[in-house]
Amino acid sequence: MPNAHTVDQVRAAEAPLLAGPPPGILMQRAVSGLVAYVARRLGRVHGARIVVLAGGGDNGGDALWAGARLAARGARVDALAPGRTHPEGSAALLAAGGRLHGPDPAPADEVARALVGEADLVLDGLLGIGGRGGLRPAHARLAAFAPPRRTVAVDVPSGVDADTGEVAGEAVRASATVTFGTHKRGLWLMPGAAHTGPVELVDIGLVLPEPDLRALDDADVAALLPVPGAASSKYRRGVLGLVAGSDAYPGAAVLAVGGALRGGAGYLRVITEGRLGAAPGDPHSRAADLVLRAHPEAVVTPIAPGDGTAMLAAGRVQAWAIGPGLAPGPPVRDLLATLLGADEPVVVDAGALDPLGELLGADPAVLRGRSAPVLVTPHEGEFARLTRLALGWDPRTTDTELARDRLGTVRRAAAATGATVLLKGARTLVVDPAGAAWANLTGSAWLGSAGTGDVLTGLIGSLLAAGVPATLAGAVGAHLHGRAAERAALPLAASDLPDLLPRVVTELLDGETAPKPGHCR
Ligand SMILES: NC(=O)C1=CN([C@@H]2O[C@H](COP(=O)(O)OP(=O)(O)OC[C@H]3O[C@@H](n4cnc5c(N)ncnc54)[C@H](O)[C@@H]3O)[C@@H](O)[C@H]2O)[C@@H](O)CC1
Ligand SMILES: [K+]
Repeated sequence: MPNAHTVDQVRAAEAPLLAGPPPGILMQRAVSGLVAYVARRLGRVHGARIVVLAGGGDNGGDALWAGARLAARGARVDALAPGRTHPEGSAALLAAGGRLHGPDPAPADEVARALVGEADLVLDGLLGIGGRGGLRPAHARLAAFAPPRRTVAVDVPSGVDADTGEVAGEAVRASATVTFGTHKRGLWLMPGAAHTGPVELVDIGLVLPEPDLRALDDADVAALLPVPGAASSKYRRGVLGLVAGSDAYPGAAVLAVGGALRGGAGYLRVITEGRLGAAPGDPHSRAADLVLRAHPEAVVTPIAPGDGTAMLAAGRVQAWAIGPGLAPGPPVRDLLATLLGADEPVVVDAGALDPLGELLGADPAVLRGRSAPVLVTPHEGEFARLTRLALGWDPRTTDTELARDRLGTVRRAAAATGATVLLKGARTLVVDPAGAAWANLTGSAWLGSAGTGDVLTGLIGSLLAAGVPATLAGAVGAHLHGRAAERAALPLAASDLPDLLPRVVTELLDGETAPKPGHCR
């Protein structure tokens, strides 16, 4: 399971190793990992051209030492320094035949541009976990020269806050990041996560505490997937009640059902909103018609808007999901209030998010009395509205807060509402009210299109109904959803995702660490 730690946790774990002999052992371990990565990536070190961007701290030391080892293997290495440099690192580089440009005089723009232009690889060692605030001008000037496709960030892309992922001003964009000891939180958090490229972890022997942020890998997800056993039946596998789709937005219900059918629940009750005054079982709900045409295995009950009694009369369920294809308003608020009054886990999305915000605004303790969790799945815009309605946050500053400290902001929202918050976006975050947090490392930017969230809601609801705990259901759902997107033909459409999920699940279950389908658990 990949883990991420705070800078303070990393510093504390380094301290005992820095205190003992031999001196510099941690840096030499880090450098060995970095050089191994560079050699693997270049294929041939001899004759390669490397530029090192060397800040004044140990991050610059790592990059200079790596430059020295690469120079000793026949690479041509030029270091560009915006200020003083790590003494031993720069001495090692010079001794190995590398060259140092700056700090006095500062390397001229033409020199820097020419060296970087010819470089096979640029090592960004301007700043690591010691960086504070936006890059100073001399550092920012060099960072701007780093070519994203040929730059490898050492530990952290310079200009990205290692703790929060904040990017204040200029920051290096890397094609890969080689990080030491553990993932730093900021590598997984937007906007910094967009600067890292794939992250390679080098073990330097740190003994680390409980992580502050976790992620699931394929093996973790395979182990968490609900898999039917010999004694399973459709009811025992879990029943999901999915409240989705209206005459105005029938398609969202089809997408959510598509996701729900792939999440592991054995039985799916779909409740769609029909026309005002429609009787239970009214065959003229557009959403019901569309769902049944696309997914005959769903059992669909059309209800009149806001008719909670008819919704519950659809039958017993182990979990609810509500919101896709519903227009926010008093009828949806009534349905949601009915669900919150019952004690099954609930996923709240799309058209049910504003109503939840209103219910929380009227009674901040509305979720506290429940023993079953509530999971909300907003994107950024919905998050700003939800926190305005529920907590009185100023929506004009929510974007800024998310960019400054995404994890901290979501943690505050989860703690204050009592809901588990899944904030969608590049690097979806799932945070429970006690602060336990998961970052999703799968997916692609192609997921940013209408309807993909509806598939996710159905999928997560189905995992919940099948017995996966809420926070993990969110994290597993986001992982599967992202993997499906990675396999999609481009450009991706939301309705492609349900058909891609079986391949993803089959691959995961075929993995060595995963139980086989049908295996009794
Ligand atoms: N502590 C250790 O033993 C190890 C540290 N390692 C490396 O050391 C790094 C941390 O080293 P440091 O603590 O020296 O910190 P950094 O090298 O990240 O940065 C410290 C230097 O940057 C300057 N600085 C801070 N903010 C700045 C800004 N916004 N603009 C420009 N300059 C700024 C500081 O004045 C200081 O000179 C890690 O990221 C990692 O790369 C690795 O070698 C592994 C072992
Ligand atoms: K760096």
